[in-house]
Amino acid sequence: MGNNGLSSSSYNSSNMSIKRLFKPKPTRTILLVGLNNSGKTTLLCNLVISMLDYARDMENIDQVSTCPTPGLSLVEFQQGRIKWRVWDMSGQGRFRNLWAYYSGHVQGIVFCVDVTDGDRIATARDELQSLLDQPRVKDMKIPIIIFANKADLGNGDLGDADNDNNTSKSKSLSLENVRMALGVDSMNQNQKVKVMSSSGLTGTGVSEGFQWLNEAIRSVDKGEV
Ligand SMILES: Nc1nc2c(ncn2[C@@H]2O[C@H](COP(=O)(O)OP(=O)(O)OP(=O)(O)O)[C@@H](O)[C@H]2O)c(=O)[nH]1
Ligand SMILES: [Mg+2]
Repeated sequence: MGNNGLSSSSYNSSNMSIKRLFKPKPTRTILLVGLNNSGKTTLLCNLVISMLDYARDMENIDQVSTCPTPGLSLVEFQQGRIKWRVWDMSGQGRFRNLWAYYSGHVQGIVFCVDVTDGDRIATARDELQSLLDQPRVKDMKIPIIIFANKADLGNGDLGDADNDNNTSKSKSLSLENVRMALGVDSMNQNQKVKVMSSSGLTGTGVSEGFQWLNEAIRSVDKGEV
């Protein structure tokens, strides 16, 4: 017991909560990229909406409707103690050269692939590879989460097996197809890369993917990678 009447354990725990109160909130600056129409803006909007208190209680929230992102947009939001700053980039060909520039200013990358767009998976691989070849992305071991997105339309991991009206289902890529087509297994072993199924429309997998990215960034910051 100290002379102020506090036991050392209660003093320590209140001291720790005060420290925590004044600890700066970690900011995560992220690059959100992927070919046009892969669902980047949809997944980001739905992630932000899902965190709003009033939205959690609503059973039927209207579907997010997006239009192609003109160039880029910055979305900032708070999730627990983490402040996210997400650069939502256009995936249209004429804007993709912006990705390399912005990759020089972020701590993590979200790369979105449309599993129903097998025809452009080779283009997605080339764009991912040019991003990985950026010196800062390589040297700083910037972690990357790859969303195999629109999995609600897929025949694999999150697909709706009863939805026979879905013509894109038969052509869609499984998680393993996406891994192989993007050459994930031959990527730099020192860099944290994860491929996850997601549906930006329903929100499945998205929050988990951002949590993984947060942990991966923390490991890089601590020099554990
Ligand atoms: N079924 C399904 N449709 C999706 C999903 N995500 C996005 N979409 C649809 O795909 C279309 C394109 O979505 P966007 O989010 O605008 O795509 P984007 O990647 O931001 O496109 P750009 O801004 O042009 O690069 C929209 O019609 C969305 O409703 C998903 O997870 N499932
Ligand atoms: Mg967009």
